[in-house]
Amino acid sequence: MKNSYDLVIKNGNVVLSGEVVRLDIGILEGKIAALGENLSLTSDSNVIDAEGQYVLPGMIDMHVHFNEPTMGHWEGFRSGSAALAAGGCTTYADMPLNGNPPTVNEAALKLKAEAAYGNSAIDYVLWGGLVPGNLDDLEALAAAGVTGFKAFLSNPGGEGEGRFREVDDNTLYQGMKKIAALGGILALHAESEDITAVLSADAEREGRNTAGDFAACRPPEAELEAVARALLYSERTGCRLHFVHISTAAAIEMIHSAKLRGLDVSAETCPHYLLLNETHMESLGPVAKCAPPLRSEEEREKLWKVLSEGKIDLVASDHSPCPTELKLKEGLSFFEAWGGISGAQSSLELMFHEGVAVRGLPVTLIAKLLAELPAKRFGMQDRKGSITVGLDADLVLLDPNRSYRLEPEDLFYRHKHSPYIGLTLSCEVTATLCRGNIVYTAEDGVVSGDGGQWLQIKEGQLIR
Ligand SMILES: NC(=O)NC(NC(N)=O)C(=O)[O-]
Ligand SMILES: [Zn+2]
Ligand SMILES: [Zn+2]
Repeated sequence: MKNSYDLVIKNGNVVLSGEVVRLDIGILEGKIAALGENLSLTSDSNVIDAEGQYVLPGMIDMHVHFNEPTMGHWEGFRSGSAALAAGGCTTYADMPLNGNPPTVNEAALKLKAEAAYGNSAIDYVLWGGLVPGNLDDLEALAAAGVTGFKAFLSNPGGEGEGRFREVDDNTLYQGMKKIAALGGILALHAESEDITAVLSADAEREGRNTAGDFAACRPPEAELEAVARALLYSERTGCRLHFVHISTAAAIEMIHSAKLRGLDVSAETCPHYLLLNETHMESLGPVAKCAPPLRSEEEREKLWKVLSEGKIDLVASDHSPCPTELKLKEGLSFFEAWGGISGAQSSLELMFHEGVAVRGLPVTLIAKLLAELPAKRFGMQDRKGSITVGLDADLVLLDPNRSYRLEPEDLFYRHKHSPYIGLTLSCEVTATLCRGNIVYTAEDGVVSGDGGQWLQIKEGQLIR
């Protein structure tokens, strides 16, 4: 009997784990049903011809800030997930800030899930938060299916009484003991509050407020000290740890050594630390402001080196959007501007452009960092993260010869600023499929904006 597929992607250069093979992909009921040469078609199969294009596993972006509930005028699930889909992402993880309330208890998680429900183009997981005073909420958050817990060691910014707060050392230590007992994982923003706050107060008092001054208040040592402290707690508590947006090779090396010693830890970096440096912070202004800050050109090169050596676990966007006026208002100093880069839509194209086209790294490494390793680290590997028969048909077509210059009108963000505007990319995402559904094409834009599902995690594994 002839196999029947709902959809066949023909003639693509399929990025498998460790090799690229020219194959057809047969999709049935949202799953990858077959991989083979010249898959036979039936009259009811739809066909996409991927000749000359890469077919990659859809990106899994473990770090975005969509601001619902309440702060959807900064970015909501609709616009944010549309941007991700346009960039080749098929699953993302929403951070427990900067919505209001932050996702630090079960009631707030319910509000977050309600805001997302029916409004996401692609699948998603939700982070809970660890903050001073919510130790007793962690168990219920874990039971409700959060992917893990996020904490800040430095002040996350934002306004208002109920805002997300950084942890003190005791909350961190007790929280990690608890999360370890729950079988969970802690994601950590690792910058020393003591170092950054004192340097920032000095700068303010002395009237130093340029981009360079901002970077000087958040030196690599602030990251290294925070990483070292958290590794110690991980060793003592047994808590699994994921370091978000690491900006220096030295911190990556420290985390890598800890891994070799047997600690269950992982490191993420972001495209902006790989594509941009401190001179962009000065030339572009606050659209390129983030914490940790962009580093020197020398640091950027070192980060590529450790990435090519396989010492980085994953790359995520840390899309932290805001209304453009919070970046560019007349008279706003670099220190006062919102800290966070809008980049969700560009991660895959940036990583392919700079990593593969410019630096000649294997496309399989990019697929590992953007899809396979995040899926494995966060318990999604039985459904997501690689092009394997039986897994969800989460796929992205990328044309390596379709060059374009990124313009504000290309962006699906609610607020169309990004440090990458004006950049000429050597490739373009031409189609994104989530569970076999075409959610985006370069020709038609976002064609399905609401079919995404919340993937709940229990004890480190996907439950549905
Ligand atoms: N409140 C934030 O969204 N902060 C984010 N901002 C950055 N990275 O500049 C982050 O992840 O730390
Ligand atoms: Zn952070
Ligand atoms: Zn973030």
